[in-house]
Amino acid sequence: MASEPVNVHEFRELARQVLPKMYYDFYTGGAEDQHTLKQNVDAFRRIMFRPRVLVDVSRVDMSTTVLGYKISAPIMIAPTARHQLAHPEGEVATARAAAACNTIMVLSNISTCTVEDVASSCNAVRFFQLYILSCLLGLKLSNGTFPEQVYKRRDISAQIAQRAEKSGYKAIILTVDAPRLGRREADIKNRMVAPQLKNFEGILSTDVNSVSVIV
Ligand SMILES: Cc1cc2nc3c(=O)[nH]c(=O)nc-3n(C[C@H](O)[C@H](O)[C@H](O)COP(=O)(O)O)c2cc1C
Repeated sequence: MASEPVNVHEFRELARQVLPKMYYDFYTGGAEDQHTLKQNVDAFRRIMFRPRVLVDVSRVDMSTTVLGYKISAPIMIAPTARHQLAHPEGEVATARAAAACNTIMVLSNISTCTVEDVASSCNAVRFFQLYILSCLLGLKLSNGTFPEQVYKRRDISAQIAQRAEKSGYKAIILTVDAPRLGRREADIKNRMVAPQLKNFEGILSTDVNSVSVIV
């Protein structure tokens, strides 16, 4: 792309050009026939801004508060997995970007950088997303038990949540929407290989069955 990207579609095209196909497909794809993905995009298209004319716009302040924390606009960074597939600095860089924009990043449970590394990269307000019913299918506990049993290991969830609290994350975003993974056809075709999930080092092994180690 010759010029600087100016909108999300152009960033997507840039990503397509520079990322390995496997990782581009991971970020951009949905499950099965991708109906939900399309519906989500359509839902955003239906949102219109009501124009207000003849009002003073010499100073525009879009700031708001979330759980008492001030952010520059009602836009935050949602939790998304595995940023190091896109760039070696991974979630550390995302956290710095959030801080520069005066907004809050929600760090994914299954980040490629650790909870602690992201915390020490900047002193902005951060939240932490926790899958209580772990959808980390494809993972195997280091003691050899199988992934479907991971959700029963409340001690693992507690351990990660405590680390987030100790590292200064201000809220836990509890997600319960993914007790099982969607069937992501592009990832299956690409035989998706993902790096280790560092938050789980010493607790879980992510070496197994890379095709299904996806969220
Ligand atoms: C590549 C990718 C990875 C994601 N990883 C996570 C995750 O680790 N944890 C989570 O709670 N949500 C995850 N999500 C869901 C997003 O947080 C968000 O809910 C979803 O993208 C819908 O929001 P949108 O319509 O603004 O895209 C992921 C989404 C994408 C596209």
